Amino acid sequence: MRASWADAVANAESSAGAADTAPRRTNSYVPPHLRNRPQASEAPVVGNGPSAARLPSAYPPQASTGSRWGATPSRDLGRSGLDGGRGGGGWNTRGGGWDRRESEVNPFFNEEESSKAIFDVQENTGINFDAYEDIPVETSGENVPPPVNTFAEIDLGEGLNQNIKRCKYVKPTPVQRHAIPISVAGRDLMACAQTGSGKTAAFCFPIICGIMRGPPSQRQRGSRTVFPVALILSPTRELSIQIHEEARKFSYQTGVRAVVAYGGAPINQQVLILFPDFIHVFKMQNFIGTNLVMLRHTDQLVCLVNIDYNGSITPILPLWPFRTVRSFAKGKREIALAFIPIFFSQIELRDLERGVDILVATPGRLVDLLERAKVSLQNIRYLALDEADRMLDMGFEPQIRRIVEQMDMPPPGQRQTMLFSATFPKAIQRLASDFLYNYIFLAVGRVGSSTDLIVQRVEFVPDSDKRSYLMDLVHAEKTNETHGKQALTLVFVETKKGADSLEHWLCMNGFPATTIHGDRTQQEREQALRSFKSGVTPILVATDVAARGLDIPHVAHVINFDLPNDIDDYVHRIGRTGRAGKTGLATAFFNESNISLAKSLSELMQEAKQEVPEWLARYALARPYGSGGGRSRRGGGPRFGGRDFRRDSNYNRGGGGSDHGGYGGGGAYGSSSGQGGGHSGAGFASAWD
Ligand SMILES: Nc1ncnc2c1ncn2[C@@H]1O[C@H](COP(=O)(O)OP(=O)(O)OP(=O)(O)O)[C@@H](O)[C@H]1O
Repeated sequence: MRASWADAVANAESSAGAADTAPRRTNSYVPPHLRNRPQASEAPVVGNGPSAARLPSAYPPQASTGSRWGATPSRDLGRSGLDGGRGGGGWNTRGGGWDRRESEVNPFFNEEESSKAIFDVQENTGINFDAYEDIPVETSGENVPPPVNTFAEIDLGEGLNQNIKRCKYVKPTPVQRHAIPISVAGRDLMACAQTGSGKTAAFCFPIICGIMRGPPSQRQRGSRTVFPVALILSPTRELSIQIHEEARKFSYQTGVRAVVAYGGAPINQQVLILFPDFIHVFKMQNFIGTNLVMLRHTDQLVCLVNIDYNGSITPILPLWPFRTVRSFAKGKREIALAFIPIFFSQIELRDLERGVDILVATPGRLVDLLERAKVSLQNIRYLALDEADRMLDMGFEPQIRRIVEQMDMPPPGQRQTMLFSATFPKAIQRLASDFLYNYIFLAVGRVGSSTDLIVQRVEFVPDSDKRSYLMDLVHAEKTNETHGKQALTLVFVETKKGADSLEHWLCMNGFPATTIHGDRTQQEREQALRSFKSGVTPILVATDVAARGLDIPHVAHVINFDLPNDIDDYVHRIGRTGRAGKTGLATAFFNESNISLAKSLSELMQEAKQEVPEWLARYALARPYGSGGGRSRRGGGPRFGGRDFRRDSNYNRGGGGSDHGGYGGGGAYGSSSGQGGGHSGAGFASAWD
């Protein structure tokens, strides 16, 4: 018997019986601005209760008519169910409503479960706000909207406010206090704020709120192209996945739908990811030249299936009895899903075709989707670049320009653009200004380092001694426990080969370690991250692919086994610890090969009130700035993270300006406690003016 993906789920649903007691709803499209309307005929479902959490399936049965995006006119016209046609019925009672059968998976559920299991006690994810009291803030640009002290001061909408509570965010972090009102007011923004300070929410909240308030998404009937309203770009797959997970939490039951698209390995190497935490343990293996696929669960063969490229499957040899699968899959719906292999790219496309308001993507993958006309950017109202300086440096700039300037995205002024990073070199600011319209520059001090949240140590270690030094550190870390689990250590190395070799050596010496770098398959990368996060392998050896953005709780120690060439990369790497107001430790192994970094590293440490070893200070004096790029692209001088390049005299004279001499120099800081957003008239006034 040949079973389609949709059939298999539908069958499973019917066999699940009482598991889904929710009434069937009509399959009508509901535009975001109307998705919060309560349904007259149904009582609202409480979203964060345990029953609500277990109810949903993210892979609803698909109607045989195919895509909701216009394959069948009647579906596209499903909004007749909104106003007249169905007399108030047909609405998703939860305020969501992309698809009547799309019961939204509770994004808070797995996290709570797994975090309890791993760390026994649910940690308070809240930020230690004491650490942020006197944080310096600079804003510049015209008519800067004032900052807020609470989320309640901004009308973010009921659904989003609920989710903020579910996230246990009691009050906004400094970057959120300033950035959210600016973005909600519709202004373009370039924001520079320290690592781990909540930038993701700072750009997600205004986007979600804007979509909820805004006009309904435009769709073109008969086309499988999707038209997201917001695009969030980030440099790595892992970061895109993380941002998507955050966006899903923030938009839960708001009716705003976020989808992630990121590049992957060749099709026969790709992981079968159906749901986070249910299926990720499965591996697919193609027999070359056939459509036969083995499903594996932790190296045990589960079943053999035939799969065609439409996603239809024929189970050939179920090797595990149903009951066994059931016991690990924890629930009836998951069992069904466990037997539904779909190639990753197809999952992604199907997910897209079910509709998307917010598309989170890596640039390469997006270019691919644009070229294949799977996605159109013509309806984009919000563009956010996370790690924007990285996105605009030499590696990514051509792709970003292609996406933003050469496709069908509305130009600056007709869309809202938000750029965020912990570092913003002036050269990159200059490039970035091409994408912005009359923007506000916001710089929030680098709390993580300047308030000693991250203790920074630098050791002089010749290459030949690095391993034995590392051994000492990881030995010491073994006794450092959080809720009975060993604290996590992240070790940065320069090369992929070096990462593999160090991981192997650590394991051989009795230290469970894993590795993440660009030569690993996507499946291996994600598995490595999971294994690290869960504490199964409390040491992660990584290249710079893990340097930016990743928010991994309980990382107690970041070790720069090999220092990066650029001080900004160092800032991002050490920022994997000491996040959200928690403390952390960063140790760097320095030797002659890092001399070009001496000056900027010692300045950074001084600025963060860290103890600078005498030998490092001497190197710094001897080599003001090395030729090898150690010199920060931000320029010299002790000051926090960034400064608006428009404030340079060269900019106003129309000159190119210098990349150097940037963040040093004068100016008193505004203070977050002092309503530091300068309200100025014309020109680039700021809290410093
Ligand atoms: N208002 C808030 N209250 C409590 N916790 C918060 C708040 N905002 C964000 N957080 C938490 O702070 C942590 C860091 O946030 P996030 O990952 O957005 O930092 P970031 O500034 O983007 O860091 P990076 O520069 O490394 O990318 C996350 O775990 C997030 O859930």
